[in-house]
Order: sequence, then structure tokens, then C-alpha cells
Amino acid sequence: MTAKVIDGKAFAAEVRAQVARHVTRLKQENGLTPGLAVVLVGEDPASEVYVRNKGKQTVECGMTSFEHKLEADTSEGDLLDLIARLNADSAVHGILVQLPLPGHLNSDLVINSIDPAKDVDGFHISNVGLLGTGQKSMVPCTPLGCLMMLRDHHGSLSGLNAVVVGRSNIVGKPMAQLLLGDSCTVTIAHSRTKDLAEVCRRADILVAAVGRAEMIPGDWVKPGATVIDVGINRVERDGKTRLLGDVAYDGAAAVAGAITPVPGGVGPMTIACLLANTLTACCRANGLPEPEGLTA
Ligand SMILES: Nc1nc2c(c(=O)[nH]1)N[C@@H](CN(C=O)c1ccc(C(=O)N[C@@H](CCC(=O)O)C(=O)O)cc1)CN2
Repeated sequence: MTAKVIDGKAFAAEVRAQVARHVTRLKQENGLTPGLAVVLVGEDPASEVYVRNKGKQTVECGMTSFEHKLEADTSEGDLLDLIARLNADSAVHGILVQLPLPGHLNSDLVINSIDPAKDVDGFHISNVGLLGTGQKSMVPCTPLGCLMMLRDHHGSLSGLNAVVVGRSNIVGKPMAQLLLGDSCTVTIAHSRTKDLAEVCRRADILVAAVGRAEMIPGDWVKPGATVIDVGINRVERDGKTRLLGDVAYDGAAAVAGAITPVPGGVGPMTIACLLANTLTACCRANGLPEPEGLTA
């Protein structure tokens, strides 16, 4: 079998086009322009690229982008003051603090200072609790993107065996909650899981989010399974830097029914879902119906 390649780049472009159409309507019919504030502390090169892309794509969708770039030695107090101002600003519907933060800043404290209604990353403890109890919340962007691709490929996910390899707060845990919400039978596995290969081989849906290049070989994949690779690992090979997923792509693609590539799979969906969440936050803040198909 050769797997169908799930093209995250093309899917993300469709999501952004949908967001842009909703934004045009919001402006025309309600005089509203969704606004997204992105806060970057320090000069991590990868974070700078992600923040630049977020700003660019926000504007391309017709929304307002507010970029706040702070020095690496910014104090926690100054960062919390900025977030308080953004919480109070009615032109700002979404707030995101780019991670990772420099080591002297307490990420949990900073994230939990964001108004949960504006927490478009879905990382605030209130949103985590709402998602965990099946209530309306802001949903973390990367797992939301994975869910959209899975729903598009399968239609219904009901009754499927889903294995999520990885237990991070940002991807693994919310991914498992979302799959449970769509009536999958969900296993959360991780690097210390006993007989991990056997656990993976039972998966109709295998989501890899461990952060280790090519940790999952092709013979851990059930024939016909759908493989969603969340890993983005920069690896030096033959004197070149290569971007590798958590799944050994060629081996997995030979047995899977469908697979996301790295790059061009889950990654582009992360920013597209951030824009979708910003639109959703704006609609909720103004008592308007939420855009269909862009939330969990
Ligand atoms: N506050 C947040 N911080 C971080 C998040 C997040 O969702 N919220 N996620 C990641 C970084 N990230 C967005 O912020 C992100 C990562 C990767 C991509 C992407 O499109 N990747 C491309 C490859 C790009 C490359 O060459 O590096 C792909 O997979 O095709 C977009 C966004 C951590 N921080």
C-alpha cells in the first residue's frame, strides 16, 4: 500500500480562505474587524519566523495584527502589565504569547494572566478544564488542525482506535481530549510506555507528538492506518539541516492508508487554526454565531 498524502499546506490555505470570507462578512454586516495580538519575548530565531508568519497571515485574512516584541530580559511584571492592557483593549480579540519563553519567566503564570475568552492558543487553565469536560472552549491550534484533517479524511471518527504518542499539555493531552470528543477509543502513550510498538500497531489513527526524529518506524504502523505526524525536528544529515517528523516517513507511507508529511503537514495548520480561533473569539465576544467547521 502507498499512503495518501494529506496535504496540510493546501488544507491550511483553504481554512485561511474560509476565515477571510467570514472576516469580510463581519466587516460588512457588523462593522467588526477581528484583531490578534502576538507577544514575542527574546530573539529565538524559529519563534521570530513563526511570529512573522502569524502577523503576515493575519493581515492577509483581513484581520488586524498587533505585534509586541520585547527584550529577552523583560521582567515578568512588565510582561503581565502588557497582557493586562491587551485584555482590556476591545480591538484585540485574540492574545498569544509565543513559546518557549526565556527561562526567567513563569510560562504558566503568564498564560493564565490572559483573559480566557482571548486565549486563542487554548492554553489557559480555564480552557484546558472546559475542553477536558466537553464544554465550549478555545481549542489549542495544533490539535485542532489535526482534528480537522482527520475529520476531512475519515468523515466520522466514531469507534476508531486512536493512539496519541506524546503527553504534552500543548499537543498530546488536548489531542486525546478532542479524539475522545469525536468518540474514538483513545490511548495516550509516551516514550516510557511498555510495548509501545504493539500499542501503536493497534491504532487506526496514530498521532505522533513525541519530539524525537523518526522514533516511530514503519513496522509500528497498522496497515491502512492514518498517521498524523506532529514532530518538527531539525537534524543535521550529510552536512545539511533536514526537517524530520517523529515518524520514519518512507517506511510508514508504505503501509499507512494516509499520512501527513513533514514539512507541509500539521505545521501549516497550526497558524491557520490560530486565525480561525481569533475569528471565533471575535464572534463570541460580540454575541454572533460561530463560524461552522472552524471549531471543534
Ligand atoms: N504560543 C505558541 N507557541 C508555540 C506554538 C503554538 O501553537 N503557540 N507552536 C509551536 C510553533 N508554531 C507556532 O507558534 C509553529 C510551528 C511550526 C509551523 C510550521 O508551519 N512548520 C512548517 C515547517 C517550518 C520550518 O521550516 O520550520 C511545517 O511543518 O511545514 C507553524 C507554527 C511552538 N510554539
